[in-house]
Amino acid sequence: MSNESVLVCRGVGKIYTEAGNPLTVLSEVSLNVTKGERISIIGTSGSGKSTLLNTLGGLEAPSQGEVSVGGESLYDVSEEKRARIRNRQLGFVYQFHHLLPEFDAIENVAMPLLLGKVAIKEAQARAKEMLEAVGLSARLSHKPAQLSGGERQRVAIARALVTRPACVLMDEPTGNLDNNTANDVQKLMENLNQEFKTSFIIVTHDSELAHRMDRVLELRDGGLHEVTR
Ligand SMILES: Nc1ncnc2c1ncn2[C@@H]1O[C@H](COP(=O)(O)OP(=O)(O)OP(=O)(O)O)[C@@H](O)[C@H]1O
Repeated sequence: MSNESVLVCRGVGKIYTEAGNPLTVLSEVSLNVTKGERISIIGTSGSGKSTLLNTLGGLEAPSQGEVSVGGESLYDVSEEKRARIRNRQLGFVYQFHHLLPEFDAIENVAMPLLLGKVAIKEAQARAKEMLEAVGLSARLSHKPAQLSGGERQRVAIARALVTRPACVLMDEPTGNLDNNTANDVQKLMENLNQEFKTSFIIVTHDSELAHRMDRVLELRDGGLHEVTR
């Protein structure tokens, strides 16, 4: 594994205000994700895992500290620049898939490529290939409302991976999937990891999935702690 950093966060803190009182969710979190590294983040409900993932992914500015992706700061830049960095370098799989209801599976998966200025024919071909890889070749023209929960999740996974991002951020990626499909998704992740050196940061309550990663980090009392195995 190379030591090239893909995503780095330093001294990240997040304080929410709740009913006028400060609530510290993250304090001084630092993390260095190298190329091809697979990391899982575990922790009890409410420990701040989603907050951390959103902060790492450019969706939620930290109260303090900095996050950089591919050597570029995520929060010291304009919103436009941040969107470009996210599109080029990151892939996202969140619990609520945010698929566009009026578009079919191929169109949803092709969307990040089109936003990245890939020509439509090539975008559609790559979207189809990725949907086949997640076992959805028979659902290419279905809209989100015509898909099951697990199928929608796989469309979201295909959409996150289609740009071959340097780092994929996943919140409970296999939460709604049966064992076979969860295994397929894990295999796909492993293939991408090996073929393209894609890094993964996965938030999960699934201890088996968590322990398949290179590093397991527990979020506790606002800080990340390495889990020794
Ligand atoms: N926008 C917000 N304003 C105020 N408090 C918030 C906000 N978002 C999250 N919180 C609080 O921050 C804490 C961490 O929430 P977060 O969703 O990051 O936890 P989590 O570890 O992902 O939980 P779960 O495993 O249940 O999904 C919780 O106590 C939550 O109530």
